[in-house]
Amino acid sequence: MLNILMVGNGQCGNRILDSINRQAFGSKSRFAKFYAKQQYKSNVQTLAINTAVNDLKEMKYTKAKDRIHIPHLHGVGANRNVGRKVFDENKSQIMRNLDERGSFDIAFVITSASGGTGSSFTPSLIRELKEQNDYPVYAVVVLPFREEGTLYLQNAAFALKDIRESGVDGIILADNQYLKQMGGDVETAYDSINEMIAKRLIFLLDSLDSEMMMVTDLGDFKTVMSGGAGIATIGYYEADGEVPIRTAIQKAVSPSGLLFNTNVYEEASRSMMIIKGDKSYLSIDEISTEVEKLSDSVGHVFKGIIVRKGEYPRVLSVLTLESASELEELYHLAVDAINTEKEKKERVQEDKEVDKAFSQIEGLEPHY
Ligand SMILES: Nc1nc2c(ncn2[C@@H]2O[C@H](COP(=O)(O)OP(=O)(O)OP(=O)(O)O)[C@@H](O)[C@H]2O)c(=O)[nH]1
Repeated sequence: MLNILMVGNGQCGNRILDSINRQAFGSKSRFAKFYAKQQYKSNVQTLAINTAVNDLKEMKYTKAKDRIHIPHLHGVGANRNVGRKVFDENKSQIMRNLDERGSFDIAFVITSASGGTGSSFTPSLIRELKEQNDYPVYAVVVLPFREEGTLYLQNAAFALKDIRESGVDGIILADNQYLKQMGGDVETAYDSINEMIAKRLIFLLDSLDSEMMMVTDLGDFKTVMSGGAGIATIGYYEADGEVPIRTAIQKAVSPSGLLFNTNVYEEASRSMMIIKGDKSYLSIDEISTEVEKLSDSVGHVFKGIIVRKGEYPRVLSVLTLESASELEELYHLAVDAINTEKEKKERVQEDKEVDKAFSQIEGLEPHY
């Protein structure tokens, strides 16, 4: 049995963690957490951390003992410098809470790249975890909608760099911009995106702790994640009827299944493919042909097969990337955003028009 730690930082991280707990408790009832037992085979500990108490209160499926409020007004307002300082001031409380939860085999830290709290807590927390423990720590990072503005764009660029330099064992990317095809209003889109991410992570955890027909395990996952440029994403496909396994595998690496925009055949560096379903769907010939196709361009593909009686095929792919053109695009936009913010600040400092207006009443008193 694996001991797994999942931390969700900031609003986005908290909500994805809550979605994981909702799906793991196996009930849509908001009281599920009080009477239902988690369906994890592994020992999974979840912990939500936030500066905004309202974000924590909003969580419906995560136990109160698994939510830590770090008091700081109502969040840090997308300011990563403030976020870093608040983390440092509260580091011992956070690390003590984590220590009390025992030892782990693997940890995931989930956050948006662009807010203030999650994106600044995450690199610092990962650095602490890596210094104090020897288990692998992976970051699950959500990139912003590109139209959300300059502050979010510049945060995303710096946060990703900080996380990469934190000692993290790998970064799994999900991109709001790419996933906004889910449609609907923002809240509905968030819920759908969170559910997609949660479903993939739960499938992954379940597989790492499964008795498979052909085995992939934590060791293989570590090897996949250590490949490429330290950046990965996850693809998934779940059939809702009888679908040939070759189609299911293709869909799990196609744009509709991925969390981040990449051409797997051009950019992926290593892969792990987990295939689940009733024995009758699991044609070894079809699986071998598809996996071979992928390994021809990707290099190494670990494959695991889990037989689940009566279930339609489901396939999960973990892909590490050696290049990511979408990320380069994001950094182009971020550089523009940083320059815009810098110029604006300089203009305000140079432009004394407003000061001149105020200075006209200097030395005067109001008369009534
Ligand atoms: N997928 C997804 N993205 C979200 C969600 N909530 C916020 N975001 C995205 O996260 C970014 C903002 O970061 P938050 O996580 O809200 O910020 P925070 O870490 O709480 O930091 P502060 O609010 O600045 O203290 C934006 O790019 C949002 O689009 C969510 O539930 N799901």
